[in-house]
Amino acid sequence: MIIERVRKSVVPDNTVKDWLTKNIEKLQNRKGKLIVVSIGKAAWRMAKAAKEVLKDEIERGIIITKYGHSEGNIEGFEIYEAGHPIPDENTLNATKRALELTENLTQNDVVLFLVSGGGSALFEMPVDGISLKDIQKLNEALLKSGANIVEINTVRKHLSKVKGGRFAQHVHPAKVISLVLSDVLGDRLDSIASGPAYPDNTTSQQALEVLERYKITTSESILNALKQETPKELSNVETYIIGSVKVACDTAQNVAKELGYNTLILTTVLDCEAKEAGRFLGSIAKEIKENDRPVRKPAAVILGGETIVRVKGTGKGGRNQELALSFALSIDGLSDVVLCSFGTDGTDGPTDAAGGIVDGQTVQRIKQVGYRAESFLENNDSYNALKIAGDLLITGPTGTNVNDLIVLIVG
Ligand SMILES: Nc1ncnc2c1ncn2[C@@H]1O[C@H](COP(=O)(O)OP(=O)(O)O)[C@@H](O)[C@H]1O
Ligand SMILES: O=C(O)[C@@H](CO)OP(=O)(O)O
Ligand SMILES: [Mg+2]
Repeated sequence: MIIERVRKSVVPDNTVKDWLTKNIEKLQNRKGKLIVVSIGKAAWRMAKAAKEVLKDEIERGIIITKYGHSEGNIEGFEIYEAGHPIPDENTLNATKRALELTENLTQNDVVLFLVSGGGSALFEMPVDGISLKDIQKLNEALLKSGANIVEINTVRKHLSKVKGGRFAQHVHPAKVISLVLSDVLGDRLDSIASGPAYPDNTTSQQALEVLERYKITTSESILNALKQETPKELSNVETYIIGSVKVACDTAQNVAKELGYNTLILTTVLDCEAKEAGRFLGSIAKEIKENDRPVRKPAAVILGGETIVRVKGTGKGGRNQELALSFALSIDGLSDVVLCSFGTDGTDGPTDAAGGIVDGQTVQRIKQVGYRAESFLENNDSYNALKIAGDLLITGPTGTNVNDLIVLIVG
């Protein structure tokens, strides 16, 4: 129930339509062309919603989204699917096309830029001297390093012709109006999809420090490219956040209240290790069960955020699945305790699961078929552990992307 209502509250269909309907004159008052560029996991839904409101006002549009995330033609739009979380050839082709559609514009023209998470991998054009292979290798290393998304995008921004405000420079003197579905904690606009149309709050020096911190070796060409600074201010951009994990948590809380639970939103910026978060939430579940605090039973504790996993094992999984398995281990045997942890974009890690739903019998179900749940966790193999327990949550692409949501229920 919670998942369905949360999805509705942050899907682009509603959020984009609401904003455009309320601000339609901002777009209609322009004298020139209106071009729509939509990037990220939610790009198709955001563009569809914009088309439904703006209709023929739109001169032309382009969508660049993740494989399997587009849902058919949209009149006047070119649709491209490309690699995520690692950019690929299709990323470059689609980005080249987006740059063609938005070059030689005048100050009368407007680019409606629809941004959702996943945009960093999907909208990419490496700076001169850097190959796609260089970028792919660096992304692999960054994603496995345990660096958080702000650190990862600090590096990405300094190696790209479109990130860190450089797309806005390309579009200049036309205006860029960005509608953003935030999937970065604290809604840092220069990090969401690496902020193609937002002044970069990070520096080359910080990018070099990220590589040092996570001991990521790179080539001479990358180190030279990193030294080129990104724009720190832009005169032609307006940026609006139209959805975030805060909205998702508020919605989850409202649904839980309607269902008669005492609720508590613990945080919307959870960012510690997934394994530790799971274990900590195990202690919260026990405290509620035994002592009715920090909230009385029947309790629904809600968290939003994006934990991190330092992948060392050879297993398969994602942040949410790892958190859920770690939680299951810590509450093994407890009755009336359930935790659901999922990526709101519907994909958790390189798997087809959105996350997991576990309870006090999860570990038992794994033991019954002769396995030790702990060994799956040690091998970053949470997907297979939850699959055995029948506790994987599969939603398919949700059409939105506002970080991860965790709901803990203690009956
Ligand atoms: N086997 C694994 N177990 C746990 N987490 C993993 C595993 N493999 C990758 N991850 C984590 O999944 C993250 C990417 O998840 P994904 O859902 O694709 O990202 P996002 O939702 O942020 O786009 C990586 O940063 C990595 O930390
Ligand atoms: O594209 C990106 O830079 C990030 C953050 O917006 O999204 P994701 O973690 O889903 O790749
Ligand atoms: Mg994901």
